[in-house]
Amino acid sequence: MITMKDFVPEKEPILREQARPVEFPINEELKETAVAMRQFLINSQDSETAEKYNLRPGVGVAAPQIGIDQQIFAVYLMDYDEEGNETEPLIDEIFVNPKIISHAVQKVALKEGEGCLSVPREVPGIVPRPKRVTVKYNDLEGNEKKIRLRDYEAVVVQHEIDHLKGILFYDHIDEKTPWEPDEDTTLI
Ligand SMILES: O=C(O)C[C@@H](Cc1ccccc1)[C@H](O)SCc1ccccc1
Ligand code: NI
Repeated sequence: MITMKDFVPEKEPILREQARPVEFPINEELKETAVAMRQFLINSQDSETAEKYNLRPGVGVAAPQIGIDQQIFAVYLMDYDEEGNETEPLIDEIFVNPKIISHAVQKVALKEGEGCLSVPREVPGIVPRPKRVTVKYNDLEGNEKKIRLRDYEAVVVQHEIDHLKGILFYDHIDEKTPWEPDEDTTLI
């Protein structure tokens, strides 16, 4: 199972490189790793398992974060009801060779800023990102998929796509005015 020791250090070069496209048919080992990445996210969101294995909670994980130079990431984002009980996943997907094919001009940013499983510290500031994105990708079987996302779901997927391009969330923070949204950015 994947635990925090599988995450490469923040300064590891792979986190600053463009990941390589996945070739189809995907080899079995990479497929198993992708499934293990998804399981890591599920484990990290289960308080007992997370505590037992000292996992930091995550809703997304990209292959370069665990030292694998391939364009693949998993997102497991659960929806909750008013009582805070899990209902069903908003996104439960493994994205292979993802590409943003269109995006809105308007931007959103999480008002509390972002974190990252590869960055074991707080980095203050908002991370403006397009409010809506359309992403084309393959699933593990090689099927072409297209998904339209907005707001928080768009933020998560863009954060992961950044990892495949060697970009970390704090690259987007304006160090002069870290908490000041531009006129085209809405805080969410
Ligand atoms: O490091 C990663 O790629 C996983 C990040 C993705 C992420 C960061 C900021 C905003 C949205 C997604 C982790 O999920 S950050 C920790 C976290 C955990 C639960 C909910 C939200 C963020
Ligand atoms: Ni991250």
